[in-house]
Amino acid sequence: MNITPTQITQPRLEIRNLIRRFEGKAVVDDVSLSILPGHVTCLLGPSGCGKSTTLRMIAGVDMQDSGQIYVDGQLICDTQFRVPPERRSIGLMFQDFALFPHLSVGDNVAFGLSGTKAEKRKRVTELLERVGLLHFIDDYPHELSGGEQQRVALARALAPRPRVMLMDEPFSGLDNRLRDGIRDETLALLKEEGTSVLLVTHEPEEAMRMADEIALMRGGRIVQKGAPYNIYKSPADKEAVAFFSDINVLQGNVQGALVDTAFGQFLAPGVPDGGAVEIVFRPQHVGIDFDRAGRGPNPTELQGMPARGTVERARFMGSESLVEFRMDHDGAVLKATVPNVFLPKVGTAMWLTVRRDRCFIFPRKG
Ligand SMILES: Nc1ncnc2c1ncn2[C@@H]1O[C@H](COP(=O)(O)OP(=O)(O)OP(=O)(O)O)[C@@H](O)[C@H]1O
Repeated sequence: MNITPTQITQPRLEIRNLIRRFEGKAVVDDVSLSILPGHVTCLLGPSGCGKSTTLRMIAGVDMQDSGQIYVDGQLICDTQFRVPPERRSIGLMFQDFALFPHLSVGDNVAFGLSGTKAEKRKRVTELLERVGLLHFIDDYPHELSGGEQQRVALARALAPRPRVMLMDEPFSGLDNRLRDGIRDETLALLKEEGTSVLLVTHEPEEAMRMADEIALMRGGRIVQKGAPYNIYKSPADKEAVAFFSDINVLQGNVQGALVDTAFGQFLAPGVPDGGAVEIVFRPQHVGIDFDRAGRGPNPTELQGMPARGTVERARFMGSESLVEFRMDHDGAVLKATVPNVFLPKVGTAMWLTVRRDRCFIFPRKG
């Protein structure tokens, strides 16, 4: 078969300007997204931001107030026209994946399949083999572990070859050790099948691990979209930084495109004089040094000026330690993460520096 450039670049799933209101309030507010064949997009956001509602509209179990949904360029739903859920070629996988308890593993996987008995058997065998569970084909779900049941649910969802797979926190019921392996396996299988995936999660690590693209959602809106690396390295605002890690914030005012802080001056190009800004950085970009008779390390171009604080709390976190400092200059608390075990005594005076190339400067909101 010849594949035209349009087929390669045409999104498999596209949603345009979806709006859903409950009691007059838009909980999904003008959301647009498109996903290419074989790609995974993660809808990432805090609880209640509208992720599941978006998924429910695409699945066809809820109806938008406005906006359109397309699969492979074909309209499947707008406010006048609606393809029923079972004819959308969309597979679903939720945390509560609910296999049918009275059906064998094989019959669970065959459930949504059409065709002859032999054709169904072939597809069920192929998928169960692929997820390493063919030997369970005649067993019942309760005889399987949670992770095994999850893999059966994946095989069942993929059996009818859906063009799009919607996954809502599908791994959150699994314990940590199982989760990573099943996540990677699932991803590999979805890519092999060329299925486009929209995965809902509120866990940034999960999104980073699985997504080709992350859509960061807040208050019903998508606030930023991009490859995981780009979202992490160039976050749109303070909240986007905070979604991926603890943050530190310095407050300041701009004069002549410069902000004065205890760590020296920062450039804030494009912000008018008097504009209030926040300088945001992650604890892993804070350097620490010992106090030498009231003096700290020499300033450098990369680290700027050092500022002094005293240790307020130090906790061992596994591969790193988190130390909190009460700063001398304004009494605020700043956090630093340090590799390995570093647990200085409370009250120890130390000097902090900040990696300037890892700071984000945003106009203060509100
Ligand atoms: N049927 C409904 N009637 C009224 N309000 C609803 C309904 N469904 C969802 N909501 C509200 O819409 C908002 C978004 O809910 P949604 O379940 O989409 O959020 P979410 O981002 O998936 O959250 P979570 O991560 O906790 O599942 C919430 O404030 C929720 O209370």
